[in-house]
Amino acid sequence: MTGYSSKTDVATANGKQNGSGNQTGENGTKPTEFTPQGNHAYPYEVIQEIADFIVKGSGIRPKIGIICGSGLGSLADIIQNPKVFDYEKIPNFPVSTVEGHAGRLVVGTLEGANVMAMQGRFHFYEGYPLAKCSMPVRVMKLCGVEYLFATNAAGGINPKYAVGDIMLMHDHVNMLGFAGNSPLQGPNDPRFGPRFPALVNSYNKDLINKAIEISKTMGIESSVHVGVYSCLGGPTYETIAELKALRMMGVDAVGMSTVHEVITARHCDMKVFAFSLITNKCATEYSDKKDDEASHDEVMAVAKNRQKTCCELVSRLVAEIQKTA
Ligand SMILES: O=P(O)(O)O[C@@H]1C[C@H](O)[C@@H](CO)O1
Ligand code: HPA
Repeated sequence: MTGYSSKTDVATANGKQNGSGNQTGENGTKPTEFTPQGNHAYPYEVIQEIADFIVKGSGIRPKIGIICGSGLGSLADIIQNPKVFDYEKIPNFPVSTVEGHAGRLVVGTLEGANVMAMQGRFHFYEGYPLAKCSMPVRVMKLCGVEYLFATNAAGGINPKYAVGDIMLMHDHVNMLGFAGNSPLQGPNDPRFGPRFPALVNSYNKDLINKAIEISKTMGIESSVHVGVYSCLGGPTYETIAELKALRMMGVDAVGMSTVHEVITARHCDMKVFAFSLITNKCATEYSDKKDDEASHDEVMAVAKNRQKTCCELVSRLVAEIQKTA
């Protein structure tokens, strides 16, 4: 297995252990953890090993994979008959280091469908290469997942968006990609997908239309939009000049995740549905107002307030998929 070392995971520096103490291997130690060298993907065999661990451990082959955004961990709490895996106990899995990302994989059923949900995603700013951030999407694929639901907290740049609104993603601007960074960098393994995948039509139109119909039955259609998301590297929130530039590029909401997960999912031919919860309004004009400054506390508070609505949207969409299965 070239391109990897068994170095300690970067996240240990942030206080989460993956050295001695929290592990699962034969003698109580977590098996060797791979750290990509450069930005290369995990070998297929390592992904397969993780997927086997989850499928065997849960007794479930999930069809839908859910990634919970910041403060949206409750999307996994609604899963029935849950089997919960702490990331620290999954072989070769990174650990979550961000508040609002619990670091657990929950496998079970939702509206009769087999699902798995990540309560905690991995971000580039945590020090993980993009291939590592989106590695769990490949794990989902080898577990049997056909549909990826990716959710995030985002700042609203479109002036029509209000805090608490939901933006169904229909496209993205990949700023990390503009800078030459991709989760697919390095040798391509055709067992996952092609060297040069196309990304037009990445966001499944049927699922977007179903979600719009669902929002009408929920009576929330006036606060649901369809728009373009952009991922920046973080962890800083954006400057006014950056936000102005993003708006000029047609971006409606900005965050620090999701795009590399979507790229990885489309590469291996998963159907993708993604939405942003607008947790703060981004200022695009200079002012001295303190209110213009984004904060993670605000992000978490808004997500908490809107978690019930987000859960209902997700469950109803899962039910629609299950109906046509
Ligand atoms: O994981 P997501 O994209 O939902 O989290 C957003 C981006 C940063 O991680 C954090 C900033 O408040 O929220
Ligand atoms: N910018 C970037 N990421 C975010 C924001 C934001 O304003 N809000 C929540 N995540």
